[in-house]
Amino acid sequence: MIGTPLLKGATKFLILGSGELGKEIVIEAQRLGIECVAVDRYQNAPAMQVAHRSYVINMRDYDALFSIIEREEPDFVIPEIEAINIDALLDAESFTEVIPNAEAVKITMNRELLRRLAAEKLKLKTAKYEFATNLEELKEAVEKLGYPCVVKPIMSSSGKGQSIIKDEKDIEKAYNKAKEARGSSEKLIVEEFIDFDYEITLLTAKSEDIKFCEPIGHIQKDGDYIMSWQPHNMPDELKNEAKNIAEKIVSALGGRGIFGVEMFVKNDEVIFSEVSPRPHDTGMVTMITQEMSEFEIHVRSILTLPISTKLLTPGASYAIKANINKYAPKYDIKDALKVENVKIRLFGKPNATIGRRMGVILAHAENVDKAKELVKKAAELIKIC
Ligand SMILES: Nc1ncnc2c1ncn2[C@@H]1O[C@H](COP(=O)(O)OP(=O)(O)OP(=O)(O)O)[C@@H](O)[C@H]1O
Ligand SMILES: NCC(=O)N[C@@H]1O[C@H](COP(=O)([O-])[O-])[C@@H](O)[C@H]1O
Ligand SMILES: [Mg+2]
Repeated sequence: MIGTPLLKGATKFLILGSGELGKEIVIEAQRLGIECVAVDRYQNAPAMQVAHRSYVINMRDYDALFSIIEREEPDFVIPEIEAINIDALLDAESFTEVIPNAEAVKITMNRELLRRLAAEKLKLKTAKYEFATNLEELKEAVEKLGYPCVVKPIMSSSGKGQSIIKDEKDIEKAYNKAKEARGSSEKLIVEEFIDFDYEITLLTAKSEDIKFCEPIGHIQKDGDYIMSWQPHNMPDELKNEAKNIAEKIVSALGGRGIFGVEMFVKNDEVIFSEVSPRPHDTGMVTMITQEMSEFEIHVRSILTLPISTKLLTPGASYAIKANINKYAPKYDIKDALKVENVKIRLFGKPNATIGRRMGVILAHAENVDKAKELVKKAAELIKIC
């Protein structure tokens, strides 16, 4: 049963993190008459612009976060980013439901806890890894793993604070970069560099049962997504192996919602990388390819409503990144929209900084190669000033 927003008995979502992914979650929830409250660290974040109400707080602060959850008494608390005070979520579970559940959020926001679960408990194949809390330990970890290797803060996203160490002189630079990242870097993970053939996100919907979307292929630069496409064609055995891995990790995490299970494929091996207990940036392509986007699937899974993971057409997505630092930027998208089958979403972030994701280009086509061509062509025609 769904109530009426803003009135007694409303069904209420509290979304923690109000970026582009949260914005689409809110839009889908609004379509079903859900009352939406958006939270983030800055004013007029994308999801706040489409929610009923919003709060600007430091979400890593227990008191600030817990008092908002207490005050709002939402039916569902929906984390949208990693950097959230986990104790507030654990405590809030006594009177509300956290999606997928506070323990799963805790594990997936922390690369060490996730490795303990995925590699050590579930025995999933992952890149070899070590942890370090200071420069000395980082040097030792790199020595054990060899070159090249990848360093990441224990908690971060979109590649923030991540670097590849190719030789000894990169170590200190990588250490400083990781330490400066948003999120949490009191500990670092060092991973063996996997020279993969390709990488995929397998969107996995967990509600009353588990359903898989078609694999999404993607290209990342400096740990951040540039382009994705769906379906990513791969041999049936590897696809089944990817589904097995996704089913194992998602079942171990529990709860409901969509999960983005990231995997590398090298030769005939599927290697687990990480999992987001929420829609995934590379999954924005589903806004044009699937009968239900990953956001609609997330909302419906939360509400235990029927879902479909059906692919309607091949498609691609391409991130629109700012090439200037500018408050209240303007976008010229007219020429880009002349490219056939192209749609554009601008997130409306108030502040552009170089490299920040400000929008996304989507295109459908008869095959993924054509769709990739279309989004790349449109990307060249967008001007931000
Ligand atoms: N061990 C590795 N070997 C090779 N490439 C890697 C490795 N780890 C990460 N990468 C590359 O960096 C990208 C981002 O890594 P990862 O997903 O761990 O970072 P993240 O900050 O959590 O990103 P996001 O929040 O976007 O998922 C991967 O998709 C992959 O392209
Ligand atoms: N890979 C995770 C990811 O894409 N997360 C998305 O980016 C936003 C932060 O953007 P910002 O850094 O530009 O504020 C988050 O709120 C989320 O929507
Ligand atoms: Mg990732």
